[in-house]
Amino acid sequence: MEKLFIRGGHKLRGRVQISGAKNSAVALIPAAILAASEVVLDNVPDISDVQIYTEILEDLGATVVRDNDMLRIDSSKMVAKPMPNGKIKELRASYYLMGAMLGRFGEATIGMPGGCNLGPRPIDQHIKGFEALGTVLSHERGSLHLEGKNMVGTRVYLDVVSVGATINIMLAACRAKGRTVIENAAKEPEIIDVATLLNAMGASIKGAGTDVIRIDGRQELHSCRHSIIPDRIEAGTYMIAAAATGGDVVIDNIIPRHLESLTAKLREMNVEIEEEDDAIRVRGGGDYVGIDIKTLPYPGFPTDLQQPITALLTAARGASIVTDNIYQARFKHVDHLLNMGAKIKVEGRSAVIEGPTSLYGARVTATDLRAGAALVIAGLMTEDVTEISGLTHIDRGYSNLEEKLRSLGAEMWREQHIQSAQ
Ligand SMILES: CC(=O)N[C@H]1[C@@H](OP(=O)(O)OP(=O)(O)OC[C@H]2O[C@@H](n3ccc(=O)[nH]c3=O)[C@H](O)[C@@H]2O)O[C@H](CO)[C@@H](O)[C@@H]1O
Ligand SMILES: C=C(OP(=O)(O)O)C(=O)O
Repeated sequence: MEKLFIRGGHKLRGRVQISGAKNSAVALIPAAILAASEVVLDNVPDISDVQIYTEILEDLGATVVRDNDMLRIDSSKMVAKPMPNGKIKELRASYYLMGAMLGRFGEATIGMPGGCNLGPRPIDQHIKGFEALGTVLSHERGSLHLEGKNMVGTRVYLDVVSVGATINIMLAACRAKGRTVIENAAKEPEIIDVATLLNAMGASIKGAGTDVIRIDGRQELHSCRHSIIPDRIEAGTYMIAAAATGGDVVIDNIIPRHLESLTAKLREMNVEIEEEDDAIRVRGGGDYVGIDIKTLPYPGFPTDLQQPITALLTAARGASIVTDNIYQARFKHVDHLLNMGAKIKVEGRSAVIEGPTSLYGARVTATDLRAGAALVIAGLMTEDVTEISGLTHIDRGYSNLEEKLRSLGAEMWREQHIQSAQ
C-alpha cells in the first residue's frame, strides 16, 4: 500500500499548469467510439480513471495509443461484448458506455458503475432517457442489458439536473432517428466540451451549456481531433491550497469563468485574487473570515470543491456552514480533519466549521477523491507531518499531484508500506 507524507509549513509559491478535465476526459473517451474510425484527444490528464477507461476500450477491441497528453482512439475493430463488473466498477463514468455503445451498436450489456461513495447515486434519469428513446432494458446476472437498435428522437425532461444523464442521453441521441430535446439539462462546462467533440465528429447538437439541448440524430459520425478543456476542479484545488498556505500562486491554463463561484467565495473570505485571460493569481495570508457555502449545479458552487474548501475554512475566523445540496453523505473527510485538530460538526447536509484552528499532522485516510484533496490541503496547513493512505482515490483525479505541489515548494513524498496481516 502506498502512503503520502506531507511536511507542512511551506507557503506555496510559483506557477502551476492545470491538466485537462477529468470529467470531460471520461466522457470524451467513450464519445469517441461513436465514430468507427480514429479520434484524437489532446490535453488528456494523466489519471487512473483515464487509464482504466483505456483498458476497458482495449478489452472491447479498440486500439488506444497514448503519447504524452495525446490519446489516439481507433474503435474501428471494436465489438459489442458484455462489460460485466470488474473495471466498470472502478469508476463512475463507465456509465457513459451505456449511451456510447447504444449509439454505436444499438445495444449494451454492462455492470453498475462505481466512483466515489458519496451516498446514493442512482442512474434512474439515464434510464428514463434511454427508455424514452425506445431502448428496452433487462437485467442479466448483475448487469444491465440495453437493446436500442431503432432509437427514435424524443423529448426528455430530467427530474433531477444530472451531468451524467445529460451526457449519456446526448451520446445515445446522436445516433437516434430524428430530434431529441433534453429539458432541464445540466449546464456544466464538461457538457459543452462533449457537445463540441460530437459536433466536430459530425453530430448536430445545439444548446449545450443551457438547460435545453437539441440533438438531431445522424447515421454516421467521423474522425476528428479535439483538445480537452482545463480541469476546473483541479484548478480550484490549487487555488484553495494556495490560500490555505498563505502562498502566492498563479494557476495557469484555465478558463477563469469556470471558477467564478469559487473566486467569489474566496474573495468573500478575504483571499486576494487577480484574474487574467487564462490564469488566476491567488495571494493568501490575510485575516480570513468564515463564510457559508451551498453547493449547486453549475454555475453554482461545485460539490467537488466542497471538501477541499472545508479544510481551508478551518483557518477562518468565526463559524462557516458548508451545505451539500447535491450529495447527502459527502462528509467522510470530516472525521479525518477532526483527527488533525479541526472543529467541525456535521448536521444533516451541512458541516459547521469553527475557526480559526491550527491543524496538526495525523494518520488519515482519503475515503474518496476530494476527501483526499481536502486532506492534502490540510496536511500543507500543518507545521508537522501528515500521513495519508487511500491514495488510489486521489490518483483517480489529480495528474502529477506531488510533482506539481513540490514545484510550488511543498514537501511531500510517497512510500510503499507492506500491510501487516491481522
Ligand atoms: C464523472 C463525473 O462527471 N462525475 C461528476 C458528475 O457525477 P454524476 O454525473 O454522477 O452526478 P449527477 O450530476 O448525475 O448527480 C447530481 C445529483 O443527481 C442525482 N441523480 C443523478 C442521476 C440520476 O439518474 N438520478 C439522480 O437522482 C445524484 O444522486 C446527485 O444527487 O457530476 C457530479 C455533480 O456535479 C460531480 O460531483 C461528479 O464529479
Ligand atoms: C465525485 C467525483 O468523481 P466521480 O463522479 O467520478 O466519482 C469527483 O470528481 O469529485
